[in-house]
Formats: sequence, structure tokens, C-alpha cells
Amino acid sequence: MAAHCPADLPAFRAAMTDLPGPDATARDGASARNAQLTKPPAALGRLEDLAQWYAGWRGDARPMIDRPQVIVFAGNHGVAARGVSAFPAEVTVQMVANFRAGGAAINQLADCFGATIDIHALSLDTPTADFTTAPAMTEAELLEALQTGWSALDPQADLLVVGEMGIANTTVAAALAAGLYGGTGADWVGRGTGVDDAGLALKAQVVDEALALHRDALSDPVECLRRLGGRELAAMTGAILAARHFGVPVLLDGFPCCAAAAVLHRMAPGGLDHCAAGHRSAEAAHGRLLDQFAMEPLLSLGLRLGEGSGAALAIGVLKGAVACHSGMATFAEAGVSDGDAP
Ligand SMILES: O=C(O)c1ccc[n+]([C@@H]2O[C@H](COP(=O)([O-])O)[C@@H](O)[C@H]2O)c1
Ligand SMILES: Cc1cc2nc[nH]c2cc1C
Repeated sequence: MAAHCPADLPAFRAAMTDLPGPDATARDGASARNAQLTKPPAALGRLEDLAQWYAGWRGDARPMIDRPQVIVFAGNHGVAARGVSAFPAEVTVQMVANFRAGGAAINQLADCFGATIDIHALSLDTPTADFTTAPAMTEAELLEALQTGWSALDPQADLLVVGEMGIANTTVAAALAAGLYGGTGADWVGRGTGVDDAGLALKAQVVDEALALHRDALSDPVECLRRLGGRELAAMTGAILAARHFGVPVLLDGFPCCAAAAVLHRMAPGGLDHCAAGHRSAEAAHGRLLDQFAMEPLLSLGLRLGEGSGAALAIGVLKGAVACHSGMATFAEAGVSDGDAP
């Protein structure tokens, strides 16, 4: 399929279901190479699976990671006015300035792992509608956000990390996850930026109000995203989808990122096969989403920052896996005896 940005929502839906797969020849070649490398079988553990997964999606049995791209999308949410975050909504635009000045955690991590970083602020002066009273976005707003995400991908990148910044977006992610997978607000909310017990109870109530209002429209994942999502989430959905069509593997970040990714998982069972879970965040519902995806996170460090930070850290793990796979000598090349001898 030609990787043009979809022009309308029907075209996005088609792009979500008409998905390219990995290159079986490259994957088989990587598997054969892995068996000859100078190490006991499986001694590099999950790194071996990761390298072969990466090779398949890159279409190259002996790839390298030279051009990782981090994209941070920022959005504001009408539901923030309900008091569901420990921080005020103006922090979103303030943090965008911090990202652009190089002062945030994600700037340091992108630097550490040799990634470029792009920041996309989506209509921060116009928060989405409060989804307890109306759909969060119109169809035009959803389309614009999906297209922003799709177009943000550098087609020359060889690895993508998508991150986000949006005060109140753990409430949004909880509503979206509940819409996509079922359950109540209490099943999906967590402390986000650090709300207290009353804040946690309010988040659950707000999500339940949204689920009740939109309950007849939640069987369609794209409609879930429009009604219960937000611009930075939809942009992440669009970017992860574009990565699939351009053959760029993705490392998923925390709870808001994975709620956005979940739309693709619900649209097509293999919709996230080009993605790996960079980390598991401290937000408990993030682990629940990873269970739905049947993904084991690469890292679990108690992060709950967002911004793509956990996934950016995992670039180091994936780079290590691919460097070993592609750089190591084979038994024959190194003149090392293999393990067949008694
Ligand atoms: O990535 C996560 O799992 C994660 C967990 C907790 C908080 N966050 C970040 O914190 C913000 C949302 O928290 P809140 O409390 O405002 O809903 C948003 O900017 C996210 O990037 C992110
Ligand atoms: C300061 C701050 C930085 C963040 N980065 C991602 N989410 C965030 C939320 C807050 C509050």
C-alpha cells in the first residue's frame, strides 16, 4: 500500500485494517544468523528475539539502528476542568516550551540514545470538549490530529518512540481503555501526576460518567478515540500507524501512549505487531493494557512521567540487541568451537 497520509476517516480506517506484515525472508535470515553467533544458544535471552523482530520489520537480516526518532505530541483536555489532575492545565504549554528549550527529561534521554526529537503541540489554546458532556472531538478535529501524527513520522527513521504531554490525559487514557476493553472507571484510573484518594475517586466517577454518556457508540474503536480520546492521543495513533506502513518499528511508552496504540489493536488483532513495549509505567492500568497486547515490557523502573521517557530508555536495550546481532562474529568467522562436541 502506498504510504500517503490518509485524506479522510474512511481512509484511516482502511489503513488500520489493511496492514503490511514483516519480511519473512529477512526474519528467517536473522534467525539463521542468530544460530551461528559466538555465544551459547539463547544466551542473549530476549535480546535475540528483539533483534529478529526488528530485522523482520526492517526487511534486513543484519540491520543497524542509526536514526531513531522521538516525537512528543501535546494536547489539552476539556475534562481537566473537572479537577482530575494534580497539576493545572497551563503546565501543558509550559512543558512544550521546556521541550523546545531542551530542558525536559525526554530531551536528555533522546540525546543519550542518539535520537532526534520533534515536538508537536496540537491546538493547545482550544482544549477538547469535556467528554462527560459531549464527544471530545469532532470528526474534523480527530482527522486533523490523526494526520498530524501520521505526517510527523520521518520516513527515513529506523525506530520510532512516541510520547505525549497533556494534563489530565491519564483520565482520558482510562476512559479510552475502558471504552475499548470494557470495565469501569475504577478498573482503569490511577494517580497520574499524583492525585490523592479523593482525586482518584473523582477520576473513576468522571470516567464512569463518560462511559454512560457514550455507551451506545463504543463498539467502534475509532469512534471511541473521537469521543473519549484527545488530540495528542489521536496523533500518537496516527504516528504508530504511519510507522507500520513505512516499515519503522515502534517502542511504546506509558499508559497514555498505550491507550492510543490500543485503538490499532482493537481495529486489527495484529495492529501492534510492529511495536514492542518499551517499559511498564507505575500507572497500574498500563500493565493491564500490556496484558491485553500480550507484551512483556523491556523495562520496569517505576517511571510515570510520559513524554516517551520509558520508551526512549528502551532504545538503548534495542540498540544493544541489534548491535550484538549484526556485529558479532559467527563461530566459523572467529574460529570458536561450537557446542556440538561432547
Ligand atoms: O506514561 C505514563 O504512564 C504516565 C503516568 C502518569 C502521568 N503521566 C504524564 O502526566 C500527565 C498526565 O497526568 P494527569 O495526572 O494530569 O492525568 C501527562 O502529561 C503524562 O505524560 C504519564
Ligand atoms: C511537570 C510535568 C512534566 C510532565 N511531563 C509529562 N507529563 C508531565 C506532567 C507534569 C506536571
